[in-house]
Amino acid sequence: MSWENAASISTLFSLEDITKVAKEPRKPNALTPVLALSAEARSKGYDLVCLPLTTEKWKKRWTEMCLLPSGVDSDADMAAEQRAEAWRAKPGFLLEEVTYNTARSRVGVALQQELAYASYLNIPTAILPPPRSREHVSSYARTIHACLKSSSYIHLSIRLPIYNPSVLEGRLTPMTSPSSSGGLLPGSPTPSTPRLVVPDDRRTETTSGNLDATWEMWDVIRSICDYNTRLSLTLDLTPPLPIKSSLLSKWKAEPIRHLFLPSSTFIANTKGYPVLPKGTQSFIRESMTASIFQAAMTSGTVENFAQGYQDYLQAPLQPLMDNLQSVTYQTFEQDPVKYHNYEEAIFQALVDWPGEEKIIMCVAGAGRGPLVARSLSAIERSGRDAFIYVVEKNPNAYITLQGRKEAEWGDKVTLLFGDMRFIEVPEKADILISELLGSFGDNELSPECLDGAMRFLKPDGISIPSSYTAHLAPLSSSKLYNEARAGKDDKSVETPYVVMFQAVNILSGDGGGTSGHCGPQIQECWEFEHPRRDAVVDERTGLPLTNSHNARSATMDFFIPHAGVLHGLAGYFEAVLYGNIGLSIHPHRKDRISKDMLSWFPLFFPFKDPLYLPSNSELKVSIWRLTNQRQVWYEWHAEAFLNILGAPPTDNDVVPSPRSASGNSFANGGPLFGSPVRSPSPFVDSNDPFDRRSFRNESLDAGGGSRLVKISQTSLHNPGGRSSWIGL
Ligand SMILES: C[S@@+](CC[C@H](N)C(=O)[O-])C[C@H]1O[C@@H](n2cnc3c(N)ncnc32)[C@H](O)[C@@H]1O
Repeated sequence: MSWENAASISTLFSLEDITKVAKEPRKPNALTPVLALSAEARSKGYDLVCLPLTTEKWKKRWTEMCLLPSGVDSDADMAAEQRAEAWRAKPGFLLEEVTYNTARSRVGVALQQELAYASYLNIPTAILPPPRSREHVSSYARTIHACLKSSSYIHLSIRLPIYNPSVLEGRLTPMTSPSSSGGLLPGSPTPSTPRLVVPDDRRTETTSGNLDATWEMWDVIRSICDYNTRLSLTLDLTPPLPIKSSLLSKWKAEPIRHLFLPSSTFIANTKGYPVLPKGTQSFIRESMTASIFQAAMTSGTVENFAQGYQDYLQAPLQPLMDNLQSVTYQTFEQDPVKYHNYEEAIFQALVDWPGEEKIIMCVAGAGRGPLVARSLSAIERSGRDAFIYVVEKNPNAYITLQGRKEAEWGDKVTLLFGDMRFIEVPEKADILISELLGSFGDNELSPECLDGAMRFLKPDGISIPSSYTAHLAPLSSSKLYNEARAGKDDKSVETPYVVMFQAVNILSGDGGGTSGHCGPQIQECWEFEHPRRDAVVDERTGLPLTNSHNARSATMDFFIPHAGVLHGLAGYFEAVLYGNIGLSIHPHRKDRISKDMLSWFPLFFPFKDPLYLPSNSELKVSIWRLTNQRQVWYEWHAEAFLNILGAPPTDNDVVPSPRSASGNSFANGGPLFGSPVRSPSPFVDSNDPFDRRSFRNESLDAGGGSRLVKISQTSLHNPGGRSSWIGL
């Protein structure tokens, strides 16, 4: 949910309120009724006012002109039609038809006329009532789209109830609009008796489709309006809300600009004061991401550090190809957790190193030297005799390193300027320390750089980190979707971005899904281990002959419990530094492994086009890490499946890949079973017969005579690295 600024409180005036003030005796030159009400609201502390734009007189004229002919009096019908034609030719209001006086295609004309007048008055946002029913949504959306096209500034916000409350009574009612004073949707329980029984998501599975109904309407409207950035939601919280339900979390990914809280939403507490029902309170708290606000105010938290970066797309660093700026190093160095964990890992490795001889260490890619300082501190704490070689290829950072050697480190270290893939180091190291990790683990080319550094690590030496894994989950976020395509060409929607997620909803759930084959909510793609033993190296240079051993691919099946729109994939990493000391940005594990670590935000792999996923569907995500001699890049793709009860098998049905729930990764030559199954790739799979098993055409009995049927797919993103790659 995107709250650009702190929330503002607005009050709503009905036509009756305005009429009442209009009838009161006024002095000449006194404020108009609307201005008088607005001044009064401001004096009471409201930031904004909401009010209807037109009066009953306009409604009456419009009804007479535009509603279907009476069929009784043909002369009157003809006259009305003539008046309507005249109005359509020159649409406009009469003075007494608007409050603010300083059906068919006709609906569109009327709305456009109202919006033109609102724009003229410089009204920033028009809040529009919901469509009358599900049947009318596409016509409604088409009209909204036309209005957005014909105006250039005004924002439109669609008022929709968070769900259609009639589902709780076992019947569906049309989505008629609440009265201007904030009446309930027909069929909804009164808010003063919030007896919503939505105990947990499992029990609501059968009704979740119905609970999704208003979100589905929103999805049609914003899709027809092509995700226009001037279109937002006013979420009507009149229906009472469950205390906690992931059914409502889908709204988190939507552009909610306003919450609609009519006075009828409030109930009396035991002392007789009006309060909101508990579920509504917690929804508002969560939707305003109160915890984020709170964390943002607390120094040392990721949220505090990341202020202003929420949902902002950043191109990932290319520390191998580019030389980082001092200010970028400075930002890394503010992270106490990363360096603390590194020091602990180095300390443990020193303590565990056998024998009494001097331990040779190497910090490869030292930047401005924080890991050198931490290594020296770990050496001192461990009481071991050790010496450090320091390698860095950034000539500017190397100046800082020289300064630190002179001022702080003296002859405890030797500095070596150059690229770790080619540089000669005088002695082989027992312990190699590096930090070349990206948000997806391997996306800043740590595997390739460390391949080169293996030349100067003893065969029984330790690498810190010893391994790292990449993880993915499907996500929904209209904000990120719009940000990614703002670039206007294919490149921007085929580029992975570093993003501090905020208005994002992870679509997958835990559990095997309807087929029983799905993995957990966030799944592991692959792993890199160091020192690696599988690369074939050139005897003369000690370097791998090709980079093909660093190609990877994975296919993962995700269960999608609630309907949603897929906009991209969330990427995370986890690294084992040494023993049980690690670094993690995996949402479920980061707090246990490296709480409050600031250095990495997740990676976002966008999809060009949104993919609608129904409730209880399954999503097969394929991702590849591919490489040639100069570049590394990712390609990604997704397919959606639905469990169809009793449907006959067809040739096109695809079997979901068998996989382990633990999501172990594979390395070339690694275990095949209990690993993500590789997808076909021109580079990786050509000689691997195992892969074909997951792509044979056959139907899968998902139990009870039901089978998975493919319903849609995305295109293959970034084929051949045409839009984004990392330079070697
Ligand atoms: C992410 S920074 C980490 C810097 C520092 N170790 C820290 O933790 O603050 C990675 C550093 O490795 C350096 N680097 C990347 N690839 C390298 C290579 N092939 N050879 C030498 N240095 C490299 C970069 O210039 C950069 O200074």
